[in-house]
Amino acid sequence: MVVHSQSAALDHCSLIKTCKPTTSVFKGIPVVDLRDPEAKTLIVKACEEYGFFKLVNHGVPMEFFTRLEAEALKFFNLPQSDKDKAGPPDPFGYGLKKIGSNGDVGWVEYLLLNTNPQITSLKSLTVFRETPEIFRSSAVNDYIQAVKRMTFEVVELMADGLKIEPRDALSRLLRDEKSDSCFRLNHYPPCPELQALGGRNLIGFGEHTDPQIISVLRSNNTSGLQICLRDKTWVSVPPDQTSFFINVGDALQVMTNGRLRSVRHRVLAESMRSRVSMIYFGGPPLSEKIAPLASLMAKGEESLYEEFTWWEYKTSAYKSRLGAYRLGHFEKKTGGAAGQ
Ligand SMILES: C=C1C[C@]23C[C@@]1(O)CC[C@H]2[C@@]12CC[C@H](O)[C@@](C)(C(=O)O1)[C@H]2[C@@H]3C(=O)O
Ligand SMILES: O=C(O)CCC(=O)C(=O)O
Ligand SMILES: [Fe+2]
Repeated sequence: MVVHSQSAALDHCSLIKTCKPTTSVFKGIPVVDLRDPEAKTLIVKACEEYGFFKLVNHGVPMEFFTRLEAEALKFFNLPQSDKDKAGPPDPFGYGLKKIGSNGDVGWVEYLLLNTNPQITSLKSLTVFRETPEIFRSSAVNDYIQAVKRMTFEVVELMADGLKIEPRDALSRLLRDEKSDSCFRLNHYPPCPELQALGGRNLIGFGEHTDPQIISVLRSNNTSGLQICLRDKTWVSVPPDQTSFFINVGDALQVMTNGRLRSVRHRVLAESMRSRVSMIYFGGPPLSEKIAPLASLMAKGEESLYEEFTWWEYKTSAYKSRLGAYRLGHFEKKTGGAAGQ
C-alpha cells in the first residue's frame, strides 16, 4: 500500500510502502554457539526450519563492530551532496531510498560494495576516492576479512551437519578469489513522522530473499528486522548487537535441493532510533553451476530445479522486483513442491 500522507511532513516518505504493525516477537529464534560441539546439528536444524539463526560466541571481536559502525555513521552523517558523490549505485556505490533498478524504494540509505578487490568496479574506486574517511580507515576491510573467515567455518560446519562431501564443497565457493560476494552498510534514519501514520509501520527494506548462498548480518541494538515463518506470519527479531544473524540464500536452497530454505525477511523503520546494519553476502563465482550437491541427493532423487549458473541467476534476479519469488523461474515444472 502506498502512504497517503497525512501532513506535509510526510511528503518525503510518500512513495514508501507501509504495513500493519506486527506485535509478535520471535521468541523461539534458534541460537547457535559456534563453540558448541553440537553446532553443526543445530545449524542444519535451524536452516531447515527457518533458514535463519543467531550466532553467538563467533570469535569476531566487538571492536570490529564498533569501529565499522562509527565509520559508517560518520559517512551517513556527511552532507547529502558529499554522499551523492559516491552514488548512484550501479550496483555498487551509495544509494538513497531506491533499492535496485526496478522501482523498489525503502526508508534506507546504503553503501553497496564488492568484497573482491580483483573485480572492483570503477564505481567502487570512485567511492574510495570520494569518501576518504570510511575507506581510508581499515575498518571495512578488517571487518569483512574477519566475517569471511567466520562464515567459512559456519558453512563447513553446515556441510558436516548435512554430511556433504567434501566438507569444503560450500566454503570453497566463498573462498574462491572470483567469488561474487558483496557487502552492504544500511542506515535507516528515524522517521518521527511515523507517529502520524496511525500506528502503521514504514518499510525500511521490503520483503525479499537474498539470492546468494549465505548472508551474515550484524546490526546495532535497534529493532526492525523481521522474518517470515513457514506459516507466512511475520515475526520481529530482537536485536543483539553482539551477535550475527545468518540467512540461507536462494543459491543454498538450490544446492540442497530445497532441504534448506531461503528466508523471506524485511526491515521496518523506527520512529525514534536509527538502525545501522552491515551484511556480508557470500556468493559463488559467476561461472559456477548452481545445482543440488551430489552427496546430498538420495538414490533416484531428482533436482527440483533446472540447471543454471550463478551468472544466469544473478542476471535474472537483478531484473526482478525486490519481493519477487525469483526461484520460481528456475523450478522444474514437474519437479514438485519447491515453491512458496
Ligand atoms: C530490487 C533488487 C535489489 C537487489 C537486486 C534486485 O533486483 C533484487 C535482489 C536485491 C538484493 C537483495 C539482497 C542484497 O541486499 C542485494 C545486494 C542482492 O544481491 O540482491 C540486493 C540487490 C541490490 O540492492 O542491488
Ligand atoms: O538492514 C538489514 O537489517 C537487512 C537488509 C537486507 O535484508 C539486505 O540488505 O538484503
Ligand atoms: Fe536481505
